[in-house]
Amino acid sequence: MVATPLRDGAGLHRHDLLAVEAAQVLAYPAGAATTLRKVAEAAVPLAAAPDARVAAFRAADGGIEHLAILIGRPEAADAPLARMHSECFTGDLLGSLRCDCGPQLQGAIARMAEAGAGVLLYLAQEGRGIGLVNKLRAYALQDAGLDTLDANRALGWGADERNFLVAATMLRELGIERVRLLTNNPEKLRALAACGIAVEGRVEHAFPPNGVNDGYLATKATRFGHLLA
Ligand SMILES: Nc1nc2c(ncn2[C@@H]2O[C@H](COP(=O)(O)OP(=O)(O)OP(=O)(O)O)[C@@H](O)[C@H]2O)c(=O)[nH]1
Ligand SMILES: [Zn+2]
Repeated sequence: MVATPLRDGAGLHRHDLLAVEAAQVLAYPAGAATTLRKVAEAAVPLAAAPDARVAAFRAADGGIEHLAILIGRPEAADAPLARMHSECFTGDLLGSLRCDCGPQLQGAIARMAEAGAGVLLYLAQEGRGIGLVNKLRAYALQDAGLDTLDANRALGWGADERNFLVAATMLRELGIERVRLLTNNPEKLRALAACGIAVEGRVEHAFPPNGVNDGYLATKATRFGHLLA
């Protein structure tokens, strides 16, 4: 991104501030996504997938890092199982019952291990891209009666702020051009295909409601168009 020193303005010190065109700000997410490159890879044996490897990806500007969990050799498979999993501190790490992320994460790894190969992209897109702090604010609004979509909007965000060009670039860097995607979200299928990855099929990835996330899952089906039975 090209930034230029700000011209003199009321009370501003011209050498302290930079001015950036709005168009440059809007173009930044796509620009950063296409520069993602693998910067590290190591074996990380998992209980459910002893042959797993973790690869880390970083953009040219050194921004947010994303991870790929490689099970078996998905690079060598024809249209391997793939999952775009957006980071969820509460669900993935703490086992929160508010969402279905924990079962989806563990379930995807187990399924790939069973299939012999797969790639799970662990995307730094917490809270569907609004971040953990804003997700907690959205949870508070949901406790006051809004659903997950309206809570995002009440905070000034879109329903889903994720950019799946990140995932497409990572797959291409790994040499994976064709996948079978574990998801219930038709937008993920569309977005990945629009970024040039051949989506050869959808593998359903639904887990039963747990008594707390029932309303959240219902909203996914009714307002996000998720393919949940
Ligand atoms: N903003 C917001 N994000 C949430 C909420 N509940 C879960 N998330 C986030 O949603 C993301 C999980 O979405 P995904 O697992 O990719 O699921 P999905 O888009 O519903 O699609 P599939 O699981 O692939 O069917 C994680 O980043 C969670 O932190 C919520 O109420 N509000
Ligand atoms: Zn979650």
